[in-house]
Amino acid sequence: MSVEAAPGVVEGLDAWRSLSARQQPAWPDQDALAAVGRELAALPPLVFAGEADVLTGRLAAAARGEAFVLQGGDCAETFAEATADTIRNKIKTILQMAVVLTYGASLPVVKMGRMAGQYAKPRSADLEERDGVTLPAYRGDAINGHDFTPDARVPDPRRLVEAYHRSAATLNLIRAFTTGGFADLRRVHEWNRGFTANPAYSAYEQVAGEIDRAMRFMAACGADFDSLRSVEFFASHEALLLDYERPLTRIDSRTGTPYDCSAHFLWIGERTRQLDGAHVDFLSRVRNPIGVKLGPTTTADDAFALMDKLNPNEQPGRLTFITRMGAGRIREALPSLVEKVHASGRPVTWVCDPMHGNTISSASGYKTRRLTDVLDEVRGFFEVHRAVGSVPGGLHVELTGDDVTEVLGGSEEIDEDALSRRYETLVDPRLNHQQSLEMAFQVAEMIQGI
Ligand SMILES: O=C[C@H](O)[C@H](O)COP(=O)(O)O
Ligand SMILES: C=C(OP(=O)(O)O)C(=O)O
Repeated sequence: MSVEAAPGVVEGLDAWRSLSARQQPAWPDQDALAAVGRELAALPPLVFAGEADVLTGRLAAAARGEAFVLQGGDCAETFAEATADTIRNKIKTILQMAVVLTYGASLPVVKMGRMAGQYAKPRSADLEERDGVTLPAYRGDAINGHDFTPDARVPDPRRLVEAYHRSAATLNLIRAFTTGGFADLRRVHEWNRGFTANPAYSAYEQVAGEIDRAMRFMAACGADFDSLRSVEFFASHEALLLDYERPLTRIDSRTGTPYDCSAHFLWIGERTRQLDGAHVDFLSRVRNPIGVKLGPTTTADDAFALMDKLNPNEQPGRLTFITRMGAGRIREALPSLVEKVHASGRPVTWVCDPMHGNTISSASGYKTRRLTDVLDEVRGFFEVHRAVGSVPGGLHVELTGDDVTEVLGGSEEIDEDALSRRYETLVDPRLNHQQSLEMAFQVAEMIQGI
C-alpha cells in the first residue's frame, strides 16, 4: 500500500475540487486546512484495500439474497464518547442483533458499524439560534464543538486530525473485540437469553428458544464453536468531508487504483448526492464499495444516473442503495424505483434505513422517532421487495449500546415524558440497546414471513 497522498497520481481524483460540494464547513483558514490535508496524507491508512474488496464481495452476496447486511451505530460519533465502554456496548448490540438476524434470515449477516469515522453531519440549517444569539450549527466533532459558544462553533481543521486518531483507536478496539474472543457465538447467545429473560421482552422468548435449540443441535453435531469466536466487522461512515476523505485516499499497491482508506464502506448522503456534485464525482473514482441514500423524491432516472456514474462497469457489490423513505411513504415511493432497477438487471444491493424518513418533534421539542414507525418502514421495505421479486438486502440503523431515551416506544414504553431522562445524542435520536434488540427480533420474524 503506498502511503503518499497520491496527488495527481490518478487522473481526476481532484476533479471534485472544481465542483459544487454541498454541506461543507466554512473553514476560516484555508492555509491551516491545507496543512492538515498534508498531515493526514502522511498518516497510515486506516483500512487495507483488500478488506474493502472482501466487503464488496459480501455486499454482492447480499444483493443476490445470500447474505443480509446490518449497518448500525451512532448518528454522530463524538470524541468524548470514543471510550472503551461505549465502543464495547455498540459492538455488543450489533453482535446480538446479528445473531438474531442470522437465525431469522438463515443467512450470514454482514456486520458494519457506523463507527470509526462518523464524525461529520449534514445539517438542515447553517445557523442555530438560541435566545436571540445566532451561531454556526454544530456539524459534528470533526468540524466544530457542540457547546453553544462562538469559539466552539468555529470550524477548526485540527479536528480532522483528531477525528483520524479517534477513528484509529476505535478501529483498533473493534478489531480486538471482534477477533479476540469477545464475539464468541455462545457468549453472544447468552446475552440474548438474558435479554429475553426480562418479562418486558418475553414476546421474543420463542425465537430465542429456537436459536437455543439450533445451538444445541450444532453442538450435538460436533460444530467447531472455536472457529466462531471471531467475526468480520467493517467500518463505514458518510463521506461528507472531502478534505478528510481525499488525503486518506491511497493508491493500492496491488492494483494501482485508488481506495478511500478512511473506512471500508463510504456512503453519500441524501443531501449531497447531486449528479454533477463533488461527492458523487469523488466517490466515483475510488474502488471501495459505496452507498447512496435515497429519499422519497428519488426517481428511477436519478437511480439510473447514479448507477451510470458510480458503477458503470456493473460490478456486483460496488453500489448499495440505502432507501430512507419514511413509513408513511415507502409503500408508494419505493415500488416504481425498485421495479425499474430490478427490471434492468443491473446490480444493486438494497438496504433499508428506517430512521431518517421518520424523524418528528415531540411536544416538548425533542427531535425523536417512534419505534412503531421505524418498524413499519422495515415492514414496508420487505413488502415492496417481495412484491417486485427483488432482494431486501439489509438494514441501516442509528443505534447505541447504551440505555438512552431518544426514540419513543418499545416494550419499556419510552413516552414523551421519559425522553428527557437520558437524551444524549447531539444530532439525531438513536435506538437504545433494548430497542435495537427488539428490532432485531421483529425483523427476524419479518424475514421469516411470520
Ligand atoms: O442525520 C441526518 C441529518 O444530519 C440530520 O437529520 C439533520 O438534522 P437537522 O435537521 O437537525 O439539521
Ligand atoms: C444524514 C444521514 O442520512 P441522510 O443522508 O439519509 O439524511 C445519516 O445517515 O447520518
